[in-house]
Amino acid sequence: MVKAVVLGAAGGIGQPLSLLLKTNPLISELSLYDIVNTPGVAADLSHIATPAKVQGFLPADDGLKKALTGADIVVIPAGVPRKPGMTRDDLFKINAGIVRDLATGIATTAPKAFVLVISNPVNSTVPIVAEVFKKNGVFDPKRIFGVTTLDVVRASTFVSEILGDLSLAPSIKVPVVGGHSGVTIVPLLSQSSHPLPTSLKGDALDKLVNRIQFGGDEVVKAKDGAGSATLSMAYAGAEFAEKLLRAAKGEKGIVAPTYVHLSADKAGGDAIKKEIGKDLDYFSAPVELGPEGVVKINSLGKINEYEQKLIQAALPDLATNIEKGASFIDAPKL
Ligand SMILES: NC(=O)C1=CN([C@@H]2O[C@H](COP(=O)(O)OP(=O)(O)OC[C@H]3O[C@@H](n4cnc5c(N)ncnc54)[C@H](O)[C@@H]3O)[C@@H](O)[C@H]2O)C=CC1
Ligand SMILES: O=C([O-])CC(=O)C(=O)O
Repeated sequence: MVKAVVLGAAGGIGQPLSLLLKTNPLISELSLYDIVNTPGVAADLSHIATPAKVQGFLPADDGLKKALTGADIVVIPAGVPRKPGMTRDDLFKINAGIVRDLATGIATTAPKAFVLVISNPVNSTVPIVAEVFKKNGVFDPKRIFGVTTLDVVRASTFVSEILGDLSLAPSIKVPVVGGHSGVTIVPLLSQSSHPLPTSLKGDALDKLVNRIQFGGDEVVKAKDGAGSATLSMAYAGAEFAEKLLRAAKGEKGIVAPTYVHLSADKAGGDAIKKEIGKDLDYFSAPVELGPEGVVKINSLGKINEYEQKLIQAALPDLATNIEKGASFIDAPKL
């Protein structure tokens, strides 16, 4: 029996993500929480002929607590999205408080659940969740994940386009590490499962890297004020949740890049700090998943000089974003 909860379930990401989770046979119960519209979304999804029992909750009548009771996995896409001209960091003002309050609900009602943070800015909202958990004495870094899967999905797609064959997209694996905004998104294209043409260098390589780093902006611009990526994010979020649930059931060898507290695996985390040359608390790295969440934080692998420069360029923003999130919650230092 697996209970999944979506916080922000009536939104642009929340609805298609809830749909995909409803179709996941690993999930037996699905609770939808939002400040609006969840009764309708839940009633609609509940007619789909798959095993998960669906219920919708609103803030009234202790809805958050009811939604979270017994949760095994909680996905958080609650919060405002970008409009053209905004950075993800511009969302901090509104989303930090939303994520803090939802994290408080999880820490007090379902402290053992896996927490998957989608709300932006992910580089800062994950530290907010972690600090709330520390404050409540229930912090387990193995169970808190920043969802960076959309960057991985985009890298697969854009590389398949360069290779001229979109049918390859599902099998193309490119590790994307660092964080989830602009230059903190670092694709390690030299490790692509499908090598890029050797002719792809200079401006053409820069352009591909830039497209992966700023893929979110492409969607924000195209939606022209109506928000940011929702459908591709729902796909990515459901994919990461599925990996975690399969690993939780005991399937071995499942590895996915995700933004975690580097103490989740001390040895692996320390090795990452050495590889990047900086003592950061959080970094998105390839993580091996298991029944308790993080099993192992893998090395970044063989990185070329070009990628080492990308990593170095990511570090200042990442450090600032982490500090901004962590200091938003006044937690005792562990
Ligand atoms: N990690 C990633 O790769 C990505 C993250 N995002 C982020 O996901 C977030 C959501 O994006 P959209 O779904 O497009 O926005 P949206 O505005 O369509 O939906 C957000 C939902 O959150 C709900 N909400 C607001 N405050 C809440 C609270 N206190 N409790 C519960 N629900 C609450 C709203 O009612 C709304 O239904 C944004 O912060 C966006 O930047 C978006 C795309 C990719
Ligand atoms: O760009 C945004 O604001 C939403 C997002 O995180 C993405 O699409 O990667």
